Amino acid sequence: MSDLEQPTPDRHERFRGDHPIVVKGLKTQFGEHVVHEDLSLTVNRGEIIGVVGGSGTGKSVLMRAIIGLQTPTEGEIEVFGRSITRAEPDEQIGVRSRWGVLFQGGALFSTLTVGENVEVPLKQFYPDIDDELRREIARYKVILSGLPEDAASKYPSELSGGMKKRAGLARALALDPELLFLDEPTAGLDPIGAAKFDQLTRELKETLGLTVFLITHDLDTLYEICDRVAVLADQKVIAVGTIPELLETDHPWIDEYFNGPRGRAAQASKERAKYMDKRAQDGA
Ligand SMILES: Nc1ncnc2c1ncn2[C@@H]1O[C@H](COP(=O)(O)OP(=O)(O)OP(=O)(O)O)[C@@H](O)[C@H]1O
Repeated sequence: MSDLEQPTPDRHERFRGDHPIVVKGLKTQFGEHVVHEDLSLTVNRGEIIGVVGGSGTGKSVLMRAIIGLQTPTEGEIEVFGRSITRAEPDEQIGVRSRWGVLFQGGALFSTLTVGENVEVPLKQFYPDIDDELRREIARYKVILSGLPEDAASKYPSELSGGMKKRAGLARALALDPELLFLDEPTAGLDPIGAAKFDQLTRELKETLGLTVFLITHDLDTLYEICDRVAVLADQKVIAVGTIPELLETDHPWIDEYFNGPRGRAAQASKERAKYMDKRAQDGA
């Protein structure tokens, strides 16, 4: 077989199926503490799915299970149509290069500059790229994440909270992922910074054709950018759908969450923004 006829390695394929993430009958536990029991969730390609639930309901653990960092006790997880739970180490590497993760707090290496942080996954998955090209790709990802170009040479300690999140995002985008995991990306940001980060997430999703798994407590984020929302409670995903669909369920947690004072404020703000957009379009 000539070089040209070699099959394309996994990491270069793009997923064409409808559901890049499928979780079925998941059980996770730490000792006696069962976090998830018979949890199922299907994520649609190209959507931003918001994952909500009270503190400690297992949102981050679910994300860690999907990306292979937490071994389930029972159940099956498929990403891009392949089992994560039963994948051989070689297969896992191929799949891992196709997602990017922004962990809570950014998880940047403090002794590396922002640019060097972005270079880490590039070095890991593409060790043969020469230094100059790798630096160039990292610089591009820094700009793509809305940071000024000179941020690439700064250390995380020199950045504001919002800039750190963007630096973490730049690293998550390093490998041109198809799937982006964001764990509470707007936590700790002021409302303007949070709104800008939301807008950036939406723009990146549209321009790069991403599917986004977004854990959040931020009701504005849910209203502004999520296509669907999955609600974790009672060790399961108790409901998944658009916000209007969720409002039709009669689960007390969902009702309190979306119809409580903060939920109503977020909804009112969304409606106000829509009204102002319409006025602007009508030339009022
Ligand atoms: N490595 C671990 N060892 C033991 N228990 C853990 C571990 N990681 C998570 N847990 C427990 O699992 C439960 C779910 O944790 P998780 O971090 O997923 O919650 P969460 O829904 O993301 O919460 P929050 O909204 O507060 O971030 C918690 O009770 C937590 O203490």
